[in-house]
Amino acid sequence: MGDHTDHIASVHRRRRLGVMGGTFDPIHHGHLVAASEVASRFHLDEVVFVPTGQPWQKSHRDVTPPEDRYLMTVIATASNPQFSVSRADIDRPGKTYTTDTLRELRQQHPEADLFFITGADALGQILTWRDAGELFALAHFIGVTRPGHPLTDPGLPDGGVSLVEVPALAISSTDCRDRVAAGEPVWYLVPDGVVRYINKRELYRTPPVQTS
Ligand SMILES: Nc1ncnc2c1ncn2[C@@H]1O[C@H](COP(=O)(O)OP(=O)(O)OP(=O)(O)O)[C@@H](O)[C@H]1O
Ligand SMILES: O=C(O)c1ccc[n+]([C@@H]2O[C@H](COP(=O)([O-])O)[C@@H](O)[C@H]2O)c1
Repeated sequence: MGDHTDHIASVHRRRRLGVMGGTFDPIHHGHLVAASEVASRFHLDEVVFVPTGQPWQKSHRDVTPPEDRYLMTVIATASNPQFSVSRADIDRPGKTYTTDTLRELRQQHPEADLFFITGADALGQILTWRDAGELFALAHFIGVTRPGHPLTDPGLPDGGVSLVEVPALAISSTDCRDRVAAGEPVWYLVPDGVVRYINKRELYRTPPVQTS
């Protein structure tokens, strides 16, 4: 009887799919810890990492080609059976908008509820995203703590966002890029395979070019 009811429950339970969007230039352990912690706390079946195609709010600097950021994300997540990587944003032409990302993922996974994971800094900017009012019908948002950034609800619809404390890692992609440009190590800030990929492709060797 127990087996039967368990079976019915598992048939009817909707899948819980985490979505970790980011430019991942490069992906680092702050991203991975945030995704892992949220997966555990929210009983997610899977977390899909979605590297941005054209992150329009980062257009003040040269972003590394999408294919390099995608491959680093694959390398970083490959050993975790709960993690996967989507090409949705890098294969969609034009600027990357999360409403498009979430609509595409909902089409691909009609059986799943989506949980979009953002750090405190990104959450603080969310009302500047395109069609921000539509985001909260597409996914539940989970804001995670990040050293140096206060985690607050920026006035989102009731029940639209959960705030979660995750282990604090004061790592940023900007700092990783600056360290490589200065000849300093990024071992243990990013996964070993990502260090090797950065070296192989000679990424981040020159100081970043800022455009206005
Ligand atoms: N150390 C961290 N702890 C928690 N969340 C993080 C951390 N680093 C990044 N995030 C979150 O991961 C998502 C993707 O971040 P992103 O790829 O822009 O990395 P970043 O380190 O902020 O990059 P950059 O320094 O280039 O702006 C965002 O929601 C961001 O807030
Ligand atoms: O939809 C938007 O307008 C929008 C604006 C800025 C950022 N985002 C998304 O927020 C996530 C984190 O972005 P970033 O720029 O901090 O790497 C990533 O999935 C982006 O596509 C989305």
